Amino acid sequence: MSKLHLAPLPEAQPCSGPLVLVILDGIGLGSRDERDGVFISHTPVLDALLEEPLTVSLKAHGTAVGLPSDDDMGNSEVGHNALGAGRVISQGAKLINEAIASGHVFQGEAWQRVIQAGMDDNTVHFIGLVSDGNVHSHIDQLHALLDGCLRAGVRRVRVHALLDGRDVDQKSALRYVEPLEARLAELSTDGRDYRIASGGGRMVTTMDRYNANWPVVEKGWQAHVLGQAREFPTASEAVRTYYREDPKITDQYMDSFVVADKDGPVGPIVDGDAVVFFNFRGDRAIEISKAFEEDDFTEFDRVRVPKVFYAGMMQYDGDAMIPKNFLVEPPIVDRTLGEYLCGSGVTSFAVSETQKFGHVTYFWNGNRSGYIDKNLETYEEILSDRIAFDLRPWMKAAEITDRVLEIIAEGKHRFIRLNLANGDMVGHTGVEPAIRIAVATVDFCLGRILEAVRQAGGIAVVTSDHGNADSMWTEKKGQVAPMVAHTLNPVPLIIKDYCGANNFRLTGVAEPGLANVAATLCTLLGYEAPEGYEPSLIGLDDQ
Ligand SMILES: O=C(O)[C@H](O)COP(=O)(O)O
Ligand SMILES: [Mn+2]
Ligand SMILES: [Mn+2]
Repeated sequence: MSKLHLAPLPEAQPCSGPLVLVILDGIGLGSRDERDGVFISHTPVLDALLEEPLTVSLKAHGTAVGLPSDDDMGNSEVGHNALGAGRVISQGAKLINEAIASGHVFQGEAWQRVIQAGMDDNTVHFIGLVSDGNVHSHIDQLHALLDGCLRAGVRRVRVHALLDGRDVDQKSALRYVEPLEARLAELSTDGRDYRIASGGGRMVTTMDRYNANWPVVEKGWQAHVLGQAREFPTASEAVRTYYREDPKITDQYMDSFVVADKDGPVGPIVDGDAVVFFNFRGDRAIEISKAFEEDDFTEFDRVRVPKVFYAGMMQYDGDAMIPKNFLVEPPIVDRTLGEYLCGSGVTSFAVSETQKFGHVTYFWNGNRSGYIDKNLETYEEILSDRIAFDLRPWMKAAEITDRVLEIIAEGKHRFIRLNLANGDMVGHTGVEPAIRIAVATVDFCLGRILEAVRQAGGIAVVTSDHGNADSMWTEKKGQVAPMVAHTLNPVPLIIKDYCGANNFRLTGVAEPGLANVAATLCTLLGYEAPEGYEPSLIGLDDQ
């Protein structure tokens, strides 16, 4: 039960229908040309909505969502955090940079225990995503931790390198792996032995999320812990070989590998070692952390469970305490809209498919798992397909929509939120014909939802958490390069009022961003926004 509550807006008239927030994941406002998958797709509903008077474009990247700089694209964690918490909160990426710069990261107990393992002649392992995507991790942070090992006198280090190709260019692994190998070789003097031990593409190795596909984590466990996967003399050789064998392969889907020498795999994880999972973002870090930490683990047969000191770069779930040890305190995302709505007795319903289920629950609630108030809230997950999404670009949008229509018709929930994953998940594949279907699917479903909101006399708010489908490729030196990552583009915020009990007008907030949405939802529900929230984008005109 939440103790926070909202003050009613004295002048607001009640509305009989629900407030429905539709988050079109990965649908940004792009360049409106042939590169822009949102612009070129068939989107009659969205096109008409964008002409509505209560329409604003929102900043959804960089400093507007608590990232270090405006060169950082938005992502689902920071986007949904900002939407659900109504404020700009300094995010993991930024906090870790600060903790490294101040040296704080090396002063905590967790780091001391990590290097202790290294001093005791055991191995310090680092597992994580090797790229500068800055969504789940940043390679510079890994390099800083390696320097920390050097300074502390750690003799044996192994890196388990997950390949990105999703938040960065599709085939950019060598850009990170080769300098990493070079640095590790440089550090391997004076009796030190620092090497890459295993790895694999992030979508098939280790980084599953929301229990969508545990065999992905099992594959990672086999490579990192057991030293079982295809063997190569070096990680860069593994990447080069996979590129050669399948010219269509991209980094995120590259099979797992281990680095082996004449004595076999160079870095299985064994009793007494320390393991740092150096990603800062939680969704794709939780499952592997459980595999290391849980005694009664049943998701797959771990075969051998080494007794290690395990630490995350951050704590990924503060309620479930996953993992128990971590290098940097996560951001505090408190006083979320969900807590205020529960404290004010507002009933709510949240739904998405597996791939985005935690986005509208865990991220929305400030990286907190579970209900705030089970009596007032209902969360529903529609199971995602377990298949490459360019082969099913419609994903579960229709099923989510069907459920939302039922919930609207039932009339029991005042606030309904949903996330349609297609623009993002299919956007990450970079396959243009599939993106067109994904975006058109979302648009079609949006039309059905709007009609239901109209019939119920409610209010629809349509927005997104960041761009993705709005940039499908770029041109570099006359060459077309697929763009699978998120974008720096703004996202729409459209209010479609089918209730009509109040006259809303835009307040003209300068440089609005995702963090303004929560206060806007408060206005639409007839409440004052909580103190400290970024201001509402709308006000009430005298009737
Ligand atoms: O985890 C992923 O799939 C990408 O790195 C980021 O996508 P998301 O922020 O939309 O989840
Ligand atoms: Mn997203
Ligand atoms: Mn994404």
